[in-house]
Amino acid sequence: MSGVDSLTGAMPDNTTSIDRSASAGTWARARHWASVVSLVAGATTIIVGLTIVLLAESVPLSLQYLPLLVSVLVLGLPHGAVDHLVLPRARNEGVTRRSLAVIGLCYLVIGGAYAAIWALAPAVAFVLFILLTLFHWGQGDVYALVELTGVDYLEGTGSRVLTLLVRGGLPMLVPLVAFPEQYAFVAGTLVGLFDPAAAAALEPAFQPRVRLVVGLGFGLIVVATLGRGLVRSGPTGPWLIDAGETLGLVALFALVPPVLAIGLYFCFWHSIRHILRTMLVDDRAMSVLSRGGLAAASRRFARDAAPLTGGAIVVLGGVALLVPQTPATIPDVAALYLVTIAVLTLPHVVVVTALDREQGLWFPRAE
Ligand SMILES: CC1=C(/C=C/C(C)=C/C=C/C(C)=C/C=O)C(C)(C)CCC1
Ligand SMILES: [Fe+2]
Repeated sequence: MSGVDSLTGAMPDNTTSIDRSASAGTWARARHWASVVSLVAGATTIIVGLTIVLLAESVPLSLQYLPLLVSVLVLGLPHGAVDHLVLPRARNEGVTRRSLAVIGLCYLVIGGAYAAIWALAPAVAFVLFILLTLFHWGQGDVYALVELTGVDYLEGTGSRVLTLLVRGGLPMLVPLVAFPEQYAFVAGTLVGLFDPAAAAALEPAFQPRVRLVVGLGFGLIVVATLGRGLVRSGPTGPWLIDAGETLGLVALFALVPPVLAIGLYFCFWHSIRHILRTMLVDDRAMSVLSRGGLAAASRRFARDAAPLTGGAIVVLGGVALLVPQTPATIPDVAALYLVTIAVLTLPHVVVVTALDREQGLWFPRAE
């Protein structure tokens, strides 16, 4: 609704200092609720993933794909479908035709260019996708640690970059070390949609020596990053949450088959945290959240996200027409979906990075 309201100029004016100070308590309560929800959802993600592998001897591949496929409509695709609203809301500005056109153009040009790379050089596009996801999921967790968990040891850009590498590296690098065959299989399904022969170029990445180097190097970064936090702040609550989440994610991605682990993570970790973030920049969602109205805030989010979730599904149809191979199996359909996510994620990252900047997450903003 707010998009429509603000298009007509009926955005509530909350830019006065009086309103801001009046809403400080509201914001703190909303932030508290958001931190509880993200913590509970995160713990659930890890516990559910580990419990499944503990109880089931082996999980059929089609079931492993289930959370990923569910994410088309639930949490996953919708989490990015309010990109046209978050920046104006964070800036206390109205959503205007111009602001909508800027985001639309960003999606069209940047997403279109990346789609062309998929068509022309799919193996290169796949490597870019892994790096892009590492960056994006890492930046999402840096936000959560700073704003929701309230860590006090990520003071400068350097420590935040390290933490970004840790949190983004967990879902992208640990499965490469622990499940190389499945990683190669999924890579092959994505690249193979465009050119089945091109996947061979990725083979060196799955060699034991490369995985050993990645495992040792990344392990070192994880230990150094957590160690630095411990030295700076001691074993405080926020540090224990950071360490617990990090080790929990190591276990999730080292023990749970990656298609399942990433499907669970995408919905219940990354998307939920980002959705909470979008609620905190939305005055009305924030106000209901501050009173514990998670259901009402979620309904408002769902309404806001519905139109462009539909738009993203249209893009999925477009990608299906673009690929030379007709997907015939669940892994192939999922590959098509993942390529669509890739194309939509690059402009999404531009929006989220602008939001990071707006919220002073990386460099203090020049006034
Ligand atoms: C499924 C899967 C993989 C890749 C998933 C990726 C890259 C997902 C990206 C999702 C994004 C960017 C969502 C938006 O926030 C790997 C790592 C090849 C391992 C095998 C399983
Ligand atoms: Fe995202």
